[in-house]
Amino acid sequence: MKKKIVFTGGGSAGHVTVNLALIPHFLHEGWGVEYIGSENGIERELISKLKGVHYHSIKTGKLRRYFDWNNVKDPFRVVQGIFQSFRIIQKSKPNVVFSKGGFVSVPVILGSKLNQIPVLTHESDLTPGLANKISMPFVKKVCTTFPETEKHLSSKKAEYVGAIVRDELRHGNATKGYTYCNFIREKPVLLIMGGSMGSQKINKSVRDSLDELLSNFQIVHICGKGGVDSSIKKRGYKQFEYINEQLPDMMHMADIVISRAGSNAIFEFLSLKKPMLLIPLSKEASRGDQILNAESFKKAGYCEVLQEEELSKDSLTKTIKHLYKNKENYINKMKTYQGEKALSKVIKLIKNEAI
Ligand SMILES: CC(=O)N[C@H]1[C@@H](OP(=O)(O)OP(=O)(O)OC[C@H]2O[C@@H](n3ccc(=O)[nH]c3=O)[C@H](O)[C@@H]2O)O[C@H](CO)[C@@H](O)[C@@H]1O
Repeated sequence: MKKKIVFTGGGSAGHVTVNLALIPHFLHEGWGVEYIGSENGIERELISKLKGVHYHSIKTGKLRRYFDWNNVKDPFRVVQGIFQSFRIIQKSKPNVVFSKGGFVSVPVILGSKLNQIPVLTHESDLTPGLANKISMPFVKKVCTTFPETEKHLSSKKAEYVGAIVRDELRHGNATKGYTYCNFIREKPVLLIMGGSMGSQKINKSVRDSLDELLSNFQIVHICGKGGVDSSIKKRGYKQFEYINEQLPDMMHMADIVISRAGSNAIFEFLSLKKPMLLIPLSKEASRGDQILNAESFKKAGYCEVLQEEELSKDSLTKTIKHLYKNKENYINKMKTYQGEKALSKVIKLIKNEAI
C-alpha cells in the first residue's frame, strides 16, 4: 500500500521552508503527502502552491510569552485544533508525521499521539522553541540543526542532523538576478533580508545609511509585508516584501548579505558561501535564540555580528565595508563547512520511524 506522511509547521516561513525541502523527496518516492497548517498563515500560501499536497487547515492559537487579550481566546482555539487534527489524522491514517515546529504544530502533534502515529520534529535554532519544548514528551525524535542543541533537550530523543537547505537555492542563476533587478555587473550586490517577516529596525537603519551604502553597492532589500517604502526611488535599490521563485537567483547574485540570524536563512547563506553581517533579534523581542545562532556563526568565522543596541548609521556602514573588504576570509572559513548530508539523514530517520 502507498505510504503516507503528514507535515506540519508554520507561523513564519522559517517553520515551513524545511518542509518545502523535504516534500519533493517524498512525492518523488511515491508517498502520499498531506499538510496540516493554520487557516491564514504563511504556510497556507507556500504549501497550497505545491502540486500533489493536500492542505488541511485547523484553528490555531499563538503561544505568547506576553500579555494579549487573545491569550484568553487562544486556548479554546488550540483545543479545537487538537480535535480537528485528531479527526484529520484518524481519517488520513499516515505512517508518520513530521513537524517543523511553530505554534500550529502543537495540536497536530497531540492529535497524532492520540492516534498513535509516530511524530518526528525539527529544531532549527540552537535552543529549542516553546512549541518544540511542549511537544517533547509526545515525539519520537527531535532532529537538531546545531550539535549544541542536544544539551538543551535533556532527552535521548535529540538527533543532530545539521541544516536542511532547499535544493533549489543551490541552483540559482546570478545572471537572471541581474536582469530581474536591472543591475550592472560592475558594482557589487548587497542582499538584505530581515527574516521572513522583514525587520522594521533593519529597514530603518538601512534607509538611514542608504546613500552611503549605494555609493558602494547595489541593494536588494527584502522588507517584509508592508515594509516597502515606495517613495524611495534610487538607482540600484530594489525593494521587495517577500521573494519566492527569484530568491535562488538573488542569493547567487549577492556578494554579501545583511540578515537577521534566523537559523534557516543563515544556513542557506552559509551553504552558498555568502559573507554575512548578522543583526540578531534582541532578547526583548524573543527568547534570544538568534543571538546564540549568531554567536555560533561568529565563532566559526562565517560572519560579523551587530547587536540591535549597537546598530547605528556609523556601525552599519563601517561593518559592511569591513565585511566586503575581507570577504575572502569568511568565504574560506565557510568552505570548510560540510552540510550536505542533513536532508538524507532526516529522510532516513523519518522512514525508520514510519509504521
Ligand atoms: C521573528 C521570529 O520569530 N523569527 C524566528 C523565525 O524566523 P524566520 O521565519 O525569519 O526564519 P528563518 O530566518 O530561519 O528562515 C526564513 C526562511 O524564509 C525564506 N525567505 C525569506 C524571505 C523571503 O523573501 N523569501 C524566503 O523564501 C528564507 O529563505 C528562509 O528559508 O524562525 C526561525 C527558525 O525557527 C527563528 O530562528 C527565528 O528567530
